[in-house]
Amino acid sequence: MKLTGLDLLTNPRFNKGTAFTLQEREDYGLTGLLPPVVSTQEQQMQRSLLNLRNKTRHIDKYLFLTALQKRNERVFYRILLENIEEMMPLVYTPTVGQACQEFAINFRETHGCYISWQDRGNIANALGNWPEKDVRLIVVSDGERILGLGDLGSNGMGIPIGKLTLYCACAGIDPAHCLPIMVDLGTENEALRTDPFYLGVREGRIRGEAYDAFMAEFCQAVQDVFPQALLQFEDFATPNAIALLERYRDKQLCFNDDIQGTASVALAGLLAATRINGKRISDMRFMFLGAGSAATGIGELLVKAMQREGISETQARSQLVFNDSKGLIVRSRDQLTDHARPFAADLPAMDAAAALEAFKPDVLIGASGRPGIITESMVKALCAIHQRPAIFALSNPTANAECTAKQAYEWSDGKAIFASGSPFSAVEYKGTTFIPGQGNNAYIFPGLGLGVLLSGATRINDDMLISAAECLAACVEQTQIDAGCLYPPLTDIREVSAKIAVAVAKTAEKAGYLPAPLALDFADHVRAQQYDPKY
Ligand SMILES: O=C([O-])CC(=O)C(=O)O
Ligand SMILES: [Mg+2]
Repeated sequence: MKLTGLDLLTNPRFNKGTAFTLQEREDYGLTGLLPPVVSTQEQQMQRSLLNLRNKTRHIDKYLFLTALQKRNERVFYRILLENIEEMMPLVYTPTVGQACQEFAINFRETHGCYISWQDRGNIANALGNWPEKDVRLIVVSDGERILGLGDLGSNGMGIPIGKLTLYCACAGIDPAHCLPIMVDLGTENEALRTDPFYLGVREGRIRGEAYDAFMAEFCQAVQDVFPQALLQFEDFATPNAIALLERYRDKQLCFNDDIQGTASVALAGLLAATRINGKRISDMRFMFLGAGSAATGIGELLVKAMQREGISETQARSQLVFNDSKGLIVRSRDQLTDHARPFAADLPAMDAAAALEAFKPDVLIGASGRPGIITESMVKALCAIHQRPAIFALSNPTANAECTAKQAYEWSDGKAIFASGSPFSAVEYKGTTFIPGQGNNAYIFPGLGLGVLLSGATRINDDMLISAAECLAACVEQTQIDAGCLYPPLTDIREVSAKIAVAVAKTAEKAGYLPAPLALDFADHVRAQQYDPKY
């Protein structure tokens, strides 16, 4: 179908706006519909950037960019690609957190699929209404644990949209292949249920067997309607996140980004940290604040990575401890969740501060969603034990980080190796500039997805996540490490993602997940396939 006239001008994928040449205007029935001057794409970008930078509130910048994405996709992505450090915090964390909180009030055009309880029995039909037929990548959320912000119901749709935007910008996946989905099975957020503008189901969440049956129909519908698609679970609350991953990881092409993507990016940061503290992963002890699916997901991948270095699983597990709101998770606890049980410490019950003194970790990892729980006295205690302790404050958005970059550097007198989930600016301390690395899964999932899509891998396993982490860690230049930064600069993200894609595909091949051997020039193929938003 050849689009013409207003249909073309209102189609964000093909619209070039004032950049349509006079010949194109004639060919596509656009004559008279545009001002006479023909712009270049560069001029269009400059115009948009000027407008964007005139706005002061981040949420207004987010809304401007979202509108641009819906008007002219190629200008949008070129702006992202060529200004990635400025744009990432606007289209993703931290601004995407506020965008979700205000999703309903700011709702303009629909994007993606909304599948709710009333669609049960009919989910495949609903998915079939999506206009793109060649969907390869789906990000789905049920909105119950949006970043560290809790249950945002269907307002959480900002997350699947934002994650897919990053796939396109960071890895170069074609936007035509991407589908964001909100499965709306209610919300426990009372404020939302009584908010007159809320657009989701105003009931308590469906739970138990009904939930499982609904998700089973959903996953089957994805396979039926989009048989080639990789399904990414995002921001589900811990019990459902773990159960869905366990149920589907061996049955269909899927992964959970909060569990597996976060684990891989944390492992990458820890591998990079070994270049500073001179240890091996299996030499280190790790204490977690938080015991949700992200925390134990990191724990499980770390155990695998430690075993690869030659220690036993039992030994590896004994080098990890977890804390939740009740303190250290110990074996004598009455109620242990299934995912935390394998990590329960053989120690008496105590609070996190005491656990830190008793366990003497090299690394403190915050994955709790609770801002400020890494305290000055904890950081000082860590520094009394180790020369260069690592502190990862992974909760998102920035305001939910367990401590700030500045606190970590100041409290540790510049000794802490720090990384955070959401971005922090560089910190000047006693004449040294520290660059905090952003240990965000955005470094992993785009490249992982690209590798899976282009290789035709049928499953995602832990070895692929470890390969992605090793590859990411190897991308960090020594100059970055010297500035205390454990991740490569975002400006390299496309090339980093291409490298991760190749590493992941090779590991998938070893696992027997590929339909055919990788071509010798697969690495070139990856780069040639990366989406280019230039006209
Ligand atoms: O979105 C992010 O920045 C990382 C993430 O998956 C989460 O916090 O749930
Ligand atoms: Mg997430």
